[in-house]
Amino acid sequence: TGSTRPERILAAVQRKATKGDARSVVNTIDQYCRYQEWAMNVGDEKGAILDSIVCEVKPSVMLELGTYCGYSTVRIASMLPPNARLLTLEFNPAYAAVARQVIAWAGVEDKVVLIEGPSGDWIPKMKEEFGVTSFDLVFLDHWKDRYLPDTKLMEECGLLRTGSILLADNVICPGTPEYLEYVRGSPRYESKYFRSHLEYTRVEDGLEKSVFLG
Ligand SMILES: O=C(NCc1cccc(CNc2ccc3[nH]ncc3c2)c1)c1cc(-c2ccc(F)cc2)cc(O)c1O
Ligand SMILES: [Mg+2]
Repeated sequence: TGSTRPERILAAVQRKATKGDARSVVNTIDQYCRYQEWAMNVGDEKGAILDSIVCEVKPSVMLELGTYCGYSTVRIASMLPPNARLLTLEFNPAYAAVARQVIAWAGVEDKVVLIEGPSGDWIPKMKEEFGVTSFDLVFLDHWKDRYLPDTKLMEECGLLRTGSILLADNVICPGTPEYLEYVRGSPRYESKYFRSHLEYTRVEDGLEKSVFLG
């Protein structure tokens, strides 16, 4: 029973990244996934766009759907002020187990709440379980066919306020056609596409930033 890809990523972080240094964790994962084995992190190119939007929005309460190994979790948390909170949702227990250790190695665990389970179950419980009023920024990076139903669910649960921002990964590759059609066609959203590339490749991909207008 060999190791899994997330476990090999964690091993690289624990071997090469400086404990407590979030940027070195991010750089180590990018190096490993560019030169050793590809993995579905948002990556350095799209990550720079993510950074600029987190910096612009300065969210107090943020939600990430799809933690995976915690690469974007660490990237985002390293940009947040001390009192801000990043809630991140991961369905796959093996991914969550690796992510917890990557988040701890980076020293950002105080800003992060990692929740295990499916988005459909947890989104309706966010207010009562985590005292969330609404999200300032949501990063969607989980199953691509869940982007649209979960966006509608967040609307219905009153988790989006005027000005809340949705930032969606992979809107070209693997693609999220129904979600794109919805946010681009709805009068309740102001949408903008940030062209980039699929992590660690020359394949086109991009992020869609959508402002909820209420
Ligand atoms: O599919 C993707 N990511 C999502 C994903 C995928 C698998 C498992 C999980 C399990 N985590 C999970 C599930 C359901 C959940 N509900 N709530 C939380 C939650 C969490 C999540 C993806 C694929 C590619 C890609 C692959 C191949 C290729 F050729 C090109 C591109 C690139 C990406 O950047 C991607 O993000
Ligand atoms: Mg992605």
